[in-house]
Parts: sequence; structure tokens; C-alpha cells
Amino acid sequence: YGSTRPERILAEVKRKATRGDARSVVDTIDQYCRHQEWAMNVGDEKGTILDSIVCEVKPRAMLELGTYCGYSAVRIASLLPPNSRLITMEFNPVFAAIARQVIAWAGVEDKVVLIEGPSGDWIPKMKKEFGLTSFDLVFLDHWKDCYLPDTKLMEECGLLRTGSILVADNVICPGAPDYLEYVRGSPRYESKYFRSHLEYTRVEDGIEKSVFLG
Ligand SMILES: Cn1ncc2cc([C@H](O)c3cccc(CNC(=O)c4cc(-c5ccc(F)cc5)cc(O)c4O)c3)ccc21
Ligand SMILES: [Mg+2]
Repeated sequence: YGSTRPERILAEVKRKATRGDARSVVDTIDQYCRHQEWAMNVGDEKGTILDSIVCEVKPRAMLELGTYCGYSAVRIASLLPPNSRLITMEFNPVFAAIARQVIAWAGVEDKVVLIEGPSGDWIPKMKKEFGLTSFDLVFLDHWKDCYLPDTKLMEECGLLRTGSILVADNVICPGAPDYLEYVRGSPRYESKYFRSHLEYTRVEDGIEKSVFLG
């Protein structure tokens, strides 16, 4: 039987990355996905943009939608201030199982909570489950047609406060046109596009940073 791409990525991390060194896990995945087989991590170029926003915001409470192999969860967690928490949500149990091991190998498991299941089920119960008031920063990287409905659901559930920041991957490729139209057209958001490239390629892609104005 063949292994899956996430399993091959985990194997590469265990072979090449230094246990407890988040940076080496990130670099190992980037090397593998650039030179061996492409995978849908946010990647090094867009990852640098994400890093700068995480460092600027210094979120106490952060949400990631779409864990995949845990690449961006490791990247983000390695930049979080002490007693800050990243909650990352993964729908696919195979991806979640791999991501847990990648996050553990990087040594950031005490900053990351990985929850499994569909965002539509989880978002309405997050306040209660995690004793949250709101998220300072949300990274959207799950199904592109879920960006908009989940953003509206987060608004309705009071998970966004004045100044909460949404960072969305892939707004050009594969694209999230309804989401872009919403955050760029709504008076309740101040939106900015960071032009970049699809991970490990020369194809245009970008990240949209949107501040919720309340
Ligand atoms: C509801 N819910 N809640 C949590 C949650 C988590 C998941 C999974 O993690 C999951 C599974 C499959 C796909 C995605 C979205 N990602 C993408 O589709 C993507 C594509 C490409 C690309 C670009 C060019 C190509 F040619 C092919 C793929 C580049 C990118 O960076 C991507 O993020 C996410 C799913 C639903 C979830
Ligand atoms: Mg993505």
C-alpha cells in the first residue's frame, strides 16, 4: 500500500528536522515540498508575510482554520508570546494525526490545541469550550468556499472584537472571490492585499489581511 503525502512529509521531518527546533521543522517541510513533492502548506514566501503579522499582533488567542500537516501551526506557535494559545482546527482525521506528530516534533505542543471536526460545528461552541471572549487573530486556510460563511459565523458568535484581524491564504489561487468581495466591500472591515506567490511556485497568489472594525 502507498503512503499518503502527509505521511511522507512527517517521515521527512523525523529524518531531517531537529526535534524541538520549530525552525528546522519549517525549513525541512519547505525543502521537501519545493524539491520533492508539492504540498499545500502556506510555504516560505507567504509564511514570511504571516510571520510579520503574528509578530505585529502578538495574539493572546489565535485561531487557525485548516491545519493540514501542521506547517503553519508550527510557524505561528514558534512566534507566540508566553501564555498565548493557537487553536487549530482540522476536519480530516488523517491530516490531524500527522499534524499532531509534526507539532510535537517541533516542540510547540504546549502552545497549540488541535481540534478535529467541521468548523461549522466547532465555531458556535468555542467560547464555552475554551473560556474565550474573542480571537485577536484568525488564519483562514481551509476550504476556500468556507471562508465567507465561517467569517459570518464568527461575527454572529461574537468571536471577533473591534481590532480582531483575519488573515486569509489563497485569495487568488485557488481563490476566495466571495470572501474577498465581502471583506473589501464591507464598512465593518479594513482590508489589505499582500501580493505573493502560490507556495513553491511562480504562480501569483496572495494573503488578505482584514481588520474587523466592530
Ligand atoms: C471545514 N473545515 N474546518 C477545518 C478544515 C480543514 C480542512 C483541510 O485542512 C483541508 C483539506 C483540503 C483542502 C483544504 C483547503 N486548502 C486548499 O484547498 C489549498 C489549495 C491549494 C492549491 C493551489 C493550487 C493548486 F493547483 C492546487 C491546490 C493551495 C493552498 O494553499 C490551499 O490551502 C483544507 C478542510 C475543511 C475544514
Ligand atoms: Mg493555503
